[in-house]
Amino acid sequence: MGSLTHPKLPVIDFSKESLLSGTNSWSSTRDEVVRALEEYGCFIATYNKVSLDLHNAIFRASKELLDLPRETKITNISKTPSHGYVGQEAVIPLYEGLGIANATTLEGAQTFTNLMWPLGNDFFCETTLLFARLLADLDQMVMRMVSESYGIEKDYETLLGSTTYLLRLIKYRAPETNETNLGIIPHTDKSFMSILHQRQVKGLEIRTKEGEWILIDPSPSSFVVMAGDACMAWTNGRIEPPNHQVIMSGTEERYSLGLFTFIRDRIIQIPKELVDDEHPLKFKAFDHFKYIDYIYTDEGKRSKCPIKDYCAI
Ligand SMILES: O=C(O)CCC(=O)C(=O)O
Ligand SMILES: [Fe+2]
Repeated sequence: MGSLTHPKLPVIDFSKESLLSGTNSWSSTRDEVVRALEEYGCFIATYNKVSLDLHNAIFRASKELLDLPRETKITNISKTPSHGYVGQEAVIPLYEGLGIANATTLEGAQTFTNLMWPLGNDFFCETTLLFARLLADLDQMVMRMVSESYGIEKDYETLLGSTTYLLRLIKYRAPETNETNLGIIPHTDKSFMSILHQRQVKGLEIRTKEGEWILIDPSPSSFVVMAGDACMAWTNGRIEPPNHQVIMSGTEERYSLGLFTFIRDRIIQIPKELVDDEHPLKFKAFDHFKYIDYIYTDEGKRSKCPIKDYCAI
């Protein structure tokens, strides 16, 4: 996989019509997915259910949102740290983003839309809802493959019933002279899984386990499927979330989107199938949203690996 000089992420095709559970095409894709996640913590999915029209529409919707006055955008407040409006932060001055909670539900999409546009914005509401739902389908296909491969389908079914999706719409402005070009600092996602999508301007870099940064090429049908911290604990350490960052270059602003999976109102138990003599239990059962709260405590902020400090054994 990849040459020594220029590592590349595995590209996995999710556009095949034949990708149905139980077929050969499903099981070979499943094996590729698990291999990629174990080796890189992520991969590129090509997924043409998101059409070029929808790709263009979602970024038009995103620009409409981020072009709203700041007074409006800051009303996107969330009880969960970093799930609402984030902008003009000292460490990441180029970054601005808003989060749509429960983005795959009509209620979630409408609540957010009405907050931003009290007179309504059907285009925004319909576009974000469709986009979030198609990416959630991709997420669930990937997770079904992972759980099938590990023999933990039952565990996944229970989590699936408690899954909630956050859609973040993000814009990075170009740096001014003498300003940092760091769009987002190196981090792992606090989600269970994340799916990232970007418009033509590059900037997203993902680190391999060997410590090399891979620059991700944008394409309308490419999506980065990435494990978050919660997935590492759930898989008893088999899948590790990759470090990633955004570095801005040039003078063009950059738009990106992320669909983040979280588990609400259910304690995440490490499946017993993943624990044996060779793989002793590494993580305690935990509550995903309590973990998010922990990250923003003084102790969590100081931690180099909060998921380990929070619930590793
Ligand atoms: O903008 C991107 O491509 C990545 C964003 C990201 O890593 C995040 O929001 O966690
Ligand atoms: Fe991230």
